[in-house]
Amino acid sequence: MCVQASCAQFWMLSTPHGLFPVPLGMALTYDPAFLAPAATPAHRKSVPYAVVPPAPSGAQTGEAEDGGQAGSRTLWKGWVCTECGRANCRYRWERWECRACGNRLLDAGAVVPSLGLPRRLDVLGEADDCSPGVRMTVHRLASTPATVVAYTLPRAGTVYHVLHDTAAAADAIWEAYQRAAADVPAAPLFERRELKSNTVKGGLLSQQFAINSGASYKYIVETLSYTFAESPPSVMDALELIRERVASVLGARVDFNEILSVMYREGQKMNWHDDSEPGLGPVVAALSLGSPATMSFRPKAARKPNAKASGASSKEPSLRRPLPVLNFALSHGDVVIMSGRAIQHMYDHKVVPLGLRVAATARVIQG
Ligand SMILES: O=C(O)CCC(=O)C(=O)O
Ligand SMILES: [Fe+2]
Repeated sequence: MCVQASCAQFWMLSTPHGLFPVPLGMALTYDPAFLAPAATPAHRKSVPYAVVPPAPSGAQTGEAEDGGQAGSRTLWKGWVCTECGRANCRYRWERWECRACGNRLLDAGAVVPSLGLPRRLDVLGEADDCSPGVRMTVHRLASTPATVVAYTLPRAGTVYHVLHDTAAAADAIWEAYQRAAADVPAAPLFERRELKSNTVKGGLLSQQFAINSGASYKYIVETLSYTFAESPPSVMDALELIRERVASVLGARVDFNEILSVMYREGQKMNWHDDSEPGLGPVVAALSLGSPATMSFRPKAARKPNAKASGASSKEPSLRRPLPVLNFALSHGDVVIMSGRAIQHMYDHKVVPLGLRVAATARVIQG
């Protein structure tokens, strides 16, 4: 909603189904802090501004300059080392670290309980844009009181969205992930690593912080990999929960031998990709923890014909990226199961979280 009269969202509520006028009789609470004047940050009081941005103020206190919390954008921006002056990306979850001189600033982020995170109205995970070609069925699991929404992607397979019945198990795993990540471990755990497809000069890091456990998974980023025995307990608890859910939905146990745990801070997302690693089994299943997220699927773009031979320009409509055929909302404790190898060959998926979030995705990878 926006209070600027010239804005298209003026007194409109932003919902998963689009913008809607505020219904008559709906109670709105005015928060005086909204209009309270904010102090100009010290480093912006006089021009010319310093080229070097101020050192991250979230360090040591857990409070970012913009009032951001543990997941805030401010807390994953890079920094200029206070010792040697070298610019660095934020590549470790629990601290700023200088690759040049090893100087470190700890990020004393507190564990955020799931109740302190943004919530979505459509917690039931309804599809908000499901193309007519995608069949949707809903059923209840007999073994556990969970609702399953199944979306059939034509000729590719089925995406099952298992809605959480209770958040208790998810709460414990969510908090354990955050403790493991913030624990200043001897060996690095959650890191942003270089993207393989990078075409810019110098390294380009993946947005999210991740660790891989079990068989190595190297498709897009060569993520730090540990054996199951070396991995934090939260990883194994997530894997067990995923195994249980998959067995209840598919009626057969899948022996996942790899799990990728990804931590997203505010503003981070995972853009369009597929999960096709050579030797990948037909079932990929992911547990969502923390802030809600939107997951989308779209058919892969047809291969570009030889542009010179056909005289085609990349702006021609037939070569534009296909639109998503399915979007749904993932909430804390939900599990998504992609069943069917062809899903990874025929569709891309992306996930856009609303804030601080963890996703643990399990796969079977033959070595
Ligand atoms: O964040 C998610 O829920 C899914 C992440 C994902 O697609 C992946 O790790 O390949
Ligand atoms: Fe994926």
